[in-house]
Amino acid sequence: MIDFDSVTKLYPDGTEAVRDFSLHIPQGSLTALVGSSGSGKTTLLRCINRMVDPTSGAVLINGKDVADRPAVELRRSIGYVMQQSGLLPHRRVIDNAATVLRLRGVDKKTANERAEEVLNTVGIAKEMFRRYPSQLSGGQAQRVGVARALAADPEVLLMDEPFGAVDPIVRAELQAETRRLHQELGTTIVFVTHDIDEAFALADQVVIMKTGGEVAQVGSPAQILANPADDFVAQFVGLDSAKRRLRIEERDGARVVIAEDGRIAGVLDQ
Ligand SMILES: Nc1ncnc2c1ncn2[C@@H]1O[C@H](COP(=O)(O)OP(=O)(O)OP(=O)(O)O)[C@@H](O)[C@H]1O
Repeated sequence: MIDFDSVTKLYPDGTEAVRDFSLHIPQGSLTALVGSSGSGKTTLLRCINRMVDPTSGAVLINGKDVADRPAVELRRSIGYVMQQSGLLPHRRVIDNAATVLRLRGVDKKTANERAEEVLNTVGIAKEMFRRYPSQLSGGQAQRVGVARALAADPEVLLMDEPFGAVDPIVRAELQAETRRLHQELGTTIVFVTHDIDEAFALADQVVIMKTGGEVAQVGSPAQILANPADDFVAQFVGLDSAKRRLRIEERDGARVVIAEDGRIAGVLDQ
């Protein structure tokens, strides 16, 4: 679906944000890019929708180089959710959710119907539709941001620290909603976070980044937990973290991955 092919990004001031980054993101997966501040996560995400152009290398969607697609058309086919919801302050919730469809030339009635549908999907009650963004809580604003991104049925959804600014309880709720939406819609999602627990809770594929855009490890949460590539990953993953949603236990001579609710999420070896 999405392929990074030896992507390097050197900003004009000489900062090398990402070096020779390659990754395959399968159709319908949820991939989390996780790493500390400045490890190049946002840069990589923005290479997908051409908010950033790589200095060398390419990003392909379904085998086609995004550099060959007009940036505006490309961005309208890709949903983007940021930490601060980025909603238009002078537009009502319903109009914010309908923005991309209206930009695509869809008539107001059809766009609003679709906006109502996606607002409903993300759990925004009808009473909120006519409010302005300043009249929403942080969690509600993020939900509207997700609805806006989903309204145009994007082929890809990019999420950049979308729940970074909400409190832990709402954050857990929004994570659960994201999991549910991903299962329901099957959209390919690329999710940036600096929180390894969030990455493990959400993603099928986790990419752990080191400073300078170097990949420390790529794998499923279970693979990374079972076999951290090096000390950096082991420490980053905090194998003994009390918060860990997945943990590994020995059961009848096999190492199994146990999920938060106590059920067996996978068998690592026998
Ligand atoms: N426009 C820019 N010009 C110069 N340097 C930049 C620019 N944007 C980002 N950088 C630098 O590139 C590096 C990677 O930044 P990036 O925002 O991609 O990292 P990140 O992992 O998303 O960080 P954070 O978690 O703090 O958002 C950092 O050193 C950053 O200072």
